[in-house]
Amino acid sequence: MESFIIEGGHLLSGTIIPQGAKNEALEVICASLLTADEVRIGNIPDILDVKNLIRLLMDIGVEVRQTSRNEYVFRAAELNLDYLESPEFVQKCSSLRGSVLMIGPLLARYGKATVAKPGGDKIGRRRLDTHFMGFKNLGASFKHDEERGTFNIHADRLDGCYMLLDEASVTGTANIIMASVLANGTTTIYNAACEPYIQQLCHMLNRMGANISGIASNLLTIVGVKCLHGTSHTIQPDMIEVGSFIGMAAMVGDGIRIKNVLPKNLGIIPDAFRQLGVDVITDGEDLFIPRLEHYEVKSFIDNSMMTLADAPWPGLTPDLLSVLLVVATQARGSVLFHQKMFESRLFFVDKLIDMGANIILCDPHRAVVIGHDHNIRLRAGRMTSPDIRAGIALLIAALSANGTSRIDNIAQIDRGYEDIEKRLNSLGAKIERTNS
Ligand SMILES: CC(=O)N[C@H]1[C@@H](OP(=O)(O)OP(=O)(O)OC[C@H]2O[C@@H](n3ccc(=O)[nH]c3=O)[C@H](O)[C@@H]2O)O[C@H](CO)[C@@H](O)[C@@H]1O
Ligand SMILES: C=C(OP(=O)(O)O)C(=O)O
Repeated sequence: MESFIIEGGHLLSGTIIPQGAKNEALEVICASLLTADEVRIGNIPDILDVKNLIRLLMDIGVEVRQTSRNEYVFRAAELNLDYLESPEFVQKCSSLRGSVLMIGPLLARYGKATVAKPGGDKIGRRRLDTHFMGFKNLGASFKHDEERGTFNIHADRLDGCYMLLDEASVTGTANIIMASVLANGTTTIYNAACEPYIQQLCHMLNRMGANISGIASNLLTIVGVKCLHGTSHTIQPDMIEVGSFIGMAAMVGDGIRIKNVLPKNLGIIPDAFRQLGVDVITDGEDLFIPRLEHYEVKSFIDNSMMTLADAPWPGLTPDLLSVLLVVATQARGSVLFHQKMFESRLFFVDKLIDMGANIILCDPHRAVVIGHDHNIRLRAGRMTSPDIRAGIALLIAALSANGTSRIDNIAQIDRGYEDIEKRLNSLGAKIERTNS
């Protein structure tokens, strides 16, 4: 198991380019299963989750050609669906949340799919009800095989219909869209998730011959078509990585430019950092975060305490609350974090408290941070990364801390951040990867 050794206290400066978005990559790579033609995808991030998904697609018979470091061509001409019955498939799915995104396309094209309880972060229950309700609405039936720990889904035909989702699930919406594009008739999905990942997936599917309207809203209309053809697609910059770099720049930056971020696609992410007093300057397609000696938490108009809470898009993504929370530990003022979506994503604050942060964990969903205003530095420590975003948040805390820290289980960080230590070291960080 690999670890990072981080020498804290070095200021970082220079320019950093965000990778392609992990969550978009997982969706659009699975969408290549919807056609026998070639699908070329560019700006694929070189991260563990994506590599594992690509291996899984190869295992079921997808021909994969890597044309450059971040570009691949996929051709799902002949698939070996028997592999879905194997123990290896079950084992691989269980380590990868994105594996669930294979169900929609397989169901649409072959009328059957198997998925093992998918992995991903340990951040609370990750239910799949929305996915299955959607497939059922389209006419599929599913069985839970308790012994194998799999869900087996089957449909002789899929028929479009109106459906109101119980919640705006991101992967659930993506899966139902991919199942509907080849269904008979028209599917209407209300309370659909509309993150940039979903918008990108819909645009790609339309270029493949699908007929999807309402893109970027929570009401999607999908007129089924007979078949889809190949296309080329480029993945957008990862807004969660951009947010992570804003947080890093606020804590340890001496002037950091984040290049080509597509600012209009970041939604309210920059504003969430501005609420903590961080100066986020938009400069064309880039963001610039100047050095901040101090930053002060804003309050609401009625002077009540600032609260940052997650919400479905275009609300604040839950994936950045951990980073925002670390930034708040050195702000002037106090802020309440309310993590509404996940049950166990705030537990990592224990480690920040050990490092000297002033945090009250009120309950599993809420934490109050009383910032040090840079009067007290965090202390270095030894910690384990419980999930991908807590991992990057702890890395930022360690970069700012006094002394040398160690973060174990960095596979969690590698799931979603490409070459993170090399990229941060080129800005002046001192991070070493070790196996010992
Ligand atoms: C591979 C991928 O794309 N993963 C993302 C995806 O996961 P994923 O698609 O698995 O997450 P969901 O959107 O299904 O739900 C995430 C959590 O939020 C809750 N929930 C969801 C919608 C809602 O309206 N109300 C509500 O409370 C769910 O019950 C669940 O606990 O979306 C999450 C929520 O943005 C992100 O954290 C993950 O990074
Ligand atoms: C929760 C996340 O990922 P996953 O859904 O893959 O577990 C995340 O990217 O923050």
